[in-house]
Amino acid sequence: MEEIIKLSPADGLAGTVNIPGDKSISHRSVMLAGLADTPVKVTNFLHAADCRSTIGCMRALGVTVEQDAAGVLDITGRGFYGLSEPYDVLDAGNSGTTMRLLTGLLGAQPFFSVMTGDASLRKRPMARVITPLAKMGLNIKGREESRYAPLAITPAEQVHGIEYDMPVASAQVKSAILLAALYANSPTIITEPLPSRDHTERMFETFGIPVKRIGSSISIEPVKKLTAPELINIPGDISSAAFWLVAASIIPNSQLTLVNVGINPTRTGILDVLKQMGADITITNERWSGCEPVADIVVRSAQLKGIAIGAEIIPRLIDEIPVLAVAALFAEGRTVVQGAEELRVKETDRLRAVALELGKMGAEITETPDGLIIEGPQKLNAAVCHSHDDHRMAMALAIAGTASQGVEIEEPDCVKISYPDFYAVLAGLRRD
Ligand SMILES: O=C(O)C1=C[C@@H](OP(=O)(O)O)[C@@H](O)[C@H](O)C1
Ligand SMILES: C=C(OP(=O)(O)O)C(=O)O
Repeated sequence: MEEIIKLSPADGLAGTVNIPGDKSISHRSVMLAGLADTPVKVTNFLHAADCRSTIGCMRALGVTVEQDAAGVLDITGRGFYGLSEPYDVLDAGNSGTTMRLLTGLLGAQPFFSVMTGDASLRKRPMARVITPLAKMGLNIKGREESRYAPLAITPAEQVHGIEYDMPVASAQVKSAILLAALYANSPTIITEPLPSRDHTERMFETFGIPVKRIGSSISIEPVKKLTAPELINIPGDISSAAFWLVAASIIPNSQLTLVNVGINPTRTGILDVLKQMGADITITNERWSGCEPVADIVVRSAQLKGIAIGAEIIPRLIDEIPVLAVAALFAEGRTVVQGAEELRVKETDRLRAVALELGKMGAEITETPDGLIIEGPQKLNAAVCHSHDDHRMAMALAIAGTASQGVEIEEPDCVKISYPDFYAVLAGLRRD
């Protein structure tokens, strides 16, 4: 792909978008199917770099993953106790989800493994998973006093269940603990400060593992085997749909139909916030895809207004803040984002990157320690911006430029991490 991509302003967006498979659920489908002893087919799997990292790691652990011409996966697991010691270092690439979830799974296995990732992932905090997993008896060591990957994992003498109050609302930490807890000798109870995405819990239910939820706590008992479904159909990723929700809202003369969007309530903060900002969003055709709710969404242009986005909703829209910042630039009045300090430890520091890169287009954005303050509406000018090699930054910048005077994005191909066809889809939706 190009070193730089140029996007020009659009007169409106129109059409239908089939939303690609959910990244979080795609990862979990391969991990759990890998522990099953009957084959599982996965449809609408997200064929993007992050999920390929998970496939690569699971293959290295002995799981067979085949893909047909239509992209359907056929996964033949090794059974609950059947994973084998990898011959080489496992590579999680750019994917925090792959590394953190697999840390929990690998720590409970009777073999040695080492996991690394790209330069961005090797800077992301890993103590948040190592600390609770160590309390469970797992042996995981990392670089700089176990703060960062590469991680070296040796077998645990015993895996104990724990009661753990999570200091950060993180589905990755929760899921790492839940995966290890399956192999423990006693139950595990996790309490979350705020509800984070619950795809692991739902996927556990799909594989016959009971999960109890009481208030903000989740408890599970250890198991001896999984009961796999024959088929998992992955819902579309609302975090990918978010770019079209914002784009159609802020570009006048737009109407888009987004087909097959996951509307799990732990992920729909973007819908709540955009509706509160005055977006014209209609949810239709609500249905179930296994244990996950899905719908089609129609979005039309609307004049947005600024709002306050507080800490309690952040986990429900954690990956959508870069594109929400773009929406705020087109909204009338002040938007304040608070309690979003987690954005500083994503693929890049997303609070800094949003202020810096949209700033190159003339946006005035105040970066605070835990959020952003944006007065709108603002006029943006054409500029050359950098993606910071972060897929969500590249896509947010693309929408900002398409909605204003155009943009050139350096290092644009990072969209392959979660939405490989993003630029092609955008080109096909333009009215001009
Ligand atoms: O569990 C998951 O699939 C994810 C959880 C979130 O991260 P945290 O758990 O770090 O909040 C999110 O930002 C990430 O894109 C995917
Ligand atoms: C933060 C993200 O993913 P991960 O943590 O899996 O790298 C993301 O997709 O925005």
